[in-house]
Amino acid sequence: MNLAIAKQTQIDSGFYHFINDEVLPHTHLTAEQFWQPMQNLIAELMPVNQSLLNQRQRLQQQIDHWHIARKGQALDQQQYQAFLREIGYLEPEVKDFIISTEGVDPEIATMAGPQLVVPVQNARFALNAANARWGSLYDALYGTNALISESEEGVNRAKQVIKASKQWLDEHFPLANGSHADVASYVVYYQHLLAFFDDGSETGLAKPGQFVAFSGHKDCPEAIVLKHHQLHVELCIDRQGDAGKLDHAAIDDIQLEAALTTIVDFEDSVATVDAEDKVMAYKNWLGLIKGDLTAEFEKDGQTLVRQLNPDKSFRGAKGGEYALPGRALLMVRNVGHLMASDLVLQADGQPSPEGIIDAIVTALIASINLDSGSNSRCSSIYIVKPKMHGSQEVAFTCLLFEKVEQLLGLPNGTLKLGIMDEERRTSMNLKACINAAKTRVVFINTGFLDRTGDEIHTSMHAGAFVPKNAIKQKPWFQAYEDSNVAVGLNCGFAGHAQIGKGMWPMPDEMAQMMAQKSGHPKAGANTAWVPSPTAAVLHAMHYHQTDVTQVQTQLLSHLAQSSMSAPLRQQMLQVPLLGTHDTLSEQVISDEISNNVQGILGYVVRWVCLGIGCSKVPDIHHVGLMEDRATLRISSQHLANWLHHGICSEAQVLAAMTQMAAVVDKQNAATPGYQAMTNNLSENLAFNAAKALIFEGGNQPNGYTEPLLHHYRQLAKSQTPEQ
Ligand SMILES: CC(=O)SCCNC(=O)CCNC(=O)[C@H](O)C(C)(C)COP(=O)(O)OP(=O)(O)OC[C@H]1O[C@@H](n2cnc3c(N)ncnc32)[C@H](O)[C@@H]1OP(=O)(O)O
Ligand SMILES: O=CC(=O)O
Ligand SMILES: [Mg+2]
Repeated sequence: MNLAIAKQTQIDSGFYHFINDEVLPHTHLTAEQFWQPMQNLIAELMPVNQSLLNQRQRLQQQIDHWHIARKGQALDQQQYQAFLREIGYLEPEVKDFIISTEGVDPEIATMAGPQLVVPVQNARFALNAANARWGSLYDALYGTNALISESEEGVNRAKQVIKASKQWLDEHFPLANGSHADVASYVVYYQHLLAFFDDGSETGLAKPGQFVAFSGHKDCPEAIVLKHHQLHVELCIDRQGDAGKLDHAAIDDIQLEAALTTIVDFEDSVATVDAEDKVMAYKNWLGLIKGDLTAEFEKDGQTLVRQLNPDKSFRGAKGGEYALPGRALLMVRNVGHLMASDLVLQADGQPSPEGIIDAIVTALIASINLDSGSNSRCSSIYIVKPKMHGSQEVAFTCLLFEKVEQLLGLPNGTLKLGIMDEERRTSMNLKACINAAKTRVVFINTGFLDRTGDEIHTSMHAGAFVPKNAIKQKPWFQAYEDSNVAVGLNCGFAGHAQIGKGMWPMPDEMAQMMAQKSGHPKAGANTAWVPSPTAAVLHAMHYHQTDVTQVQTQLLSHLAQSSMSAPLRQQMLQVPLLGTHDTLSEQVISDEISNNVQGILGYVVRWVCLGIGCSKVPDIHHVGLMEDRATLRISSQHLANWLHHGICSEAQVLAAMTQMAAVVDKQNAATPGYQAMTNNLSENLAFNAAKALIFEGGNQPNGYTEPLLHHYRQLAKSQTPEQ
């Protein structure tokens, strides 16, 4: 049911009651002060939003025509760049400037550490993600293949974990003499930490200042807090604990400060297709902000209730209380400019831009308790905006934020902006994009998944792309990563904002993650995305290994003054196409199709039929991959490209889909509520959604998956309303 609130628009009744009953009472706004101004703001900005979308479409058409007219010819970089400049795809160069965002929390401005992302729809995960500020090193090493071989089990494994952890302590918190492995007990002596060995000898830390706090008795502390590269580490001491019993010094656990920030995601990882879904998502955000969200669930035969962790309190080494945040600083990712929502219908029945509604509602909710410091200690609201194309779209987001602040009565500049550098037009014009947000920007972040999807869609007509895994090996990719860091540093991000790297998409492959993600801080990034709290703990180790402040200082001293050097620009515009002499074997083509199709079906079936926006789906080599809308965009665009250029045929893809549907059904056999696709392939909504994503992929706006996913999920919901 929709309620006519004003002459012009209709508000979904569930949304209306949620805002009036559950949100507004916690703010200083009345219903009258909220609804009419909200509708006015939507009415004012909706045409601007639409004109930006039209501009995307115009540019894409011009690019398509340019490639079609040069079919079969090698891409002439000079001509190509001139053309992109002429149509406004490449924007004029911006003079050097420095960002001036104020009131940014240290977790973003000055500290370096992991950034966890979590789908907002899943309360259990969302609570876990907020609590992932701290995580157990012992659990992370015991439960994964990060450092300890999978062949070690039981007590042996536990001993290996303790040994590896002590080595890690020796590396980053060395003793003046000896090893943590040989310590029999730790005591606090005046302001110092002392470690005693079996023979009665003692030593201190090589850098005594690393000891910052403790709890319990000085002679027999329960917790010892150390600090390195601004990150805290807590040694938890308990002679009766499971691990404490096995350890000479009775260290029962080592807790690492891990996810400094968590992005609560309303975008790539969720399936929210109507007002009902959106209200549920906003409710979880509200619970996180108010601090009263809970989740009850069964695990290992027990009923557990999860809630937010409190802050931590210790005694400072130098006296007084030593307080530390117990939870990650929460940011919220809104949807982009593309989609529209039935939360608010226009007079003609058209849905309203979802990005505008998201900005208003997520900020309204985040404004609750804003000055209490329960989330931001700087009274800031951090909104991550995805999928923006070029600086005009960034400027539009800033205008939206300014208007939202006025609507909510918040000081100008409260809403901070995280710019996802995940569309090609943003990468190519990153400096101009940052300039458009220079008083609000708090991060730029390479989102390599969407960015790869956009790489394919933008140049759909330029030729056939190399196989999916080879795309990242081509020069454009490293140039994109390097340019992002260089531009950020040039614009004064060091010490003020985040330069972030993308998601680790193999949630179970932690040994590989340890090897590869160590490169992120080394490349000058002060944060990078991880898919789970465990991955956050492990990735935190990389920020002890590398001093990002030092790396950024070194990089800055080598950087050319220009925002993006000509070679980087040139490399970024090299489209990763198959060369005229490159041939792919039938096997390579068939494996590529099967792999893409399996990923698409495995993800889409859970999205469309179960409303799950992020899943772990095994690839054809049985490696579980994090699949979300952005990985789907890559797979579907890649197949669309190969079909378009005749690398494979429709019949081949359909045959692979039929075969993989059976595989995916088997993989999901134990999933509650799952209905096998193979029961009726031709009528199955997920199967048809997957077909549409592939066969109509070339015509989707910028290759996005949302329009088709939403359509099929809405159909599925209408057929089984109880889902
Ligand atoms: C392109 C992009 O936009 S990337 C950003 C969007 N992607 C994401 O946000 C990915 C978030 N991650 C996830 O959703 C999950 O980790 C998946 C789906 C990838 C993998 O899930 P699984 O490995 O199947 O996790 P599983 O269900 O076994 O859960 C394991 C434990 O990890 C926790 N966990 C997993 N991921 C997260 C997370 N992102 N945040 C918090 N907790 C998490 C679960 O809560 C669970 O712990 P619990 O039992 O104590 O509650
Ligand atoms: O949003 C992240 C991405 O990689 O896409
Ligand atoms: Mg993305």
